[in-house]
Amino acid sequence: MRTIVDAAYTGGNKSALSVKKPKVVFVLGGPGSGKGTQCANIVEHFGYTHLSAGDLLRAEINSGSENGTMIQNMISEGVIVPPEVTIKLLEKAIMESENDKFLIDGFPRNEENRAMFESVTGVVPEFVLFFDCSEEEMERRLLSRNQVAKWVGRVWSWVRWGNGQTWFEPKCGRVDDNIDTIRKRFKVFVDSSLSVINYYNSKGKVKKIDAGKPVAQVFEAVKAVFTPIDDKAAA
Ligand SMILES: Nc1ncnc2c1ncn2[C@@H]1O[C@H](COP(=O)(O)OP(=O)(O)OP(=O)(O)O)[C@@H](O)[C@H]1O
Ligand SMILES: Nc1ccn([C@H]2C[C@H](O)[C@@H](COP(=O)(O)O)O2)c(=O)n1
Repeated sequence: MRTIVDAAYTGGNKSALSVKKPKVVFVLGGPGSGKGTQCANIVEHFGYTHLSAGDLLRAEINSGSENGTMIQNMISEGVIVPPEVTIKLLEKAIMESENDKFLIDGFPRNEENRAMFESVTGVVPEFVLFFDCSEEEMERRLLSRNQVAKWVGRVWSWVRWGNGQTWFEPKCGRVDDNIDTIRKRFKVFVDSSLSVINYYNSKGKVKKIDAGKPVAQVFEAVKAVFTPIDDKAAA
């Protein structure tokens, strides 16, 4: 028997999300602006489920799915995966969760993502949390993220550095946290993702956060957005 979850990921005509009607907050911002870090804090304090589009895509690669190689190549180049792939993964994750409120982190990345998500699922976000941060700061954070992951991981192999030389060193962390791909991701953010933020801004749905400050200070600003709509605080 086909369940409602099957319908979500086998692409039935009507998305199962139009029945579940989840509450969705889109979390957007440049690469390394701190979306994942702050989502973890929001989950802990406000009971949302965090769905990172990038993490779902990376899990799809690791699952050995037929789309895995295509996704891997696109992520390594810092470009955006076709929306039907990402939307299917998001639908499945939402349907498999018992929660009804979700932070969708790193999606929609462009107008095509946005328009297809709204038309396929019928879900419109409650609001969009936008982490605003300078490229200099984001670059610093991303380069240091890979350094930490690399030395902690200790899986050694040949790695190609930005200058073309290869070295034997621990290979882990994110394949796209290298300076070449980081710059491409910044360009994709400016060329494609900012228009999504502008779209929701024109609908009065954007809550902009100064994300260049230390983590705790950024979270104070985030709390000020979520506390007034918190179910527990309202009860
Ligand atoms: N406010 C902050 N100040 C300094 N470092 C931070 C701050 N927020 C996050 N970081 C660090 O910066 C790195 C990137 O943060 P995070 O993974 O949360 O960003 P992201 O926006 O989710 O990135 P991506 O878009 O690449 O997934 C991490 O190493 C994290 O620990
Ligand atoms: N909606 C999305 C989200 C992510 N991707 C791809 C392209 C990104 O560079 C990569 C990593 O995402 P992050 O973890 O930094 O949010 O995943 C996409 O194609 N579409």
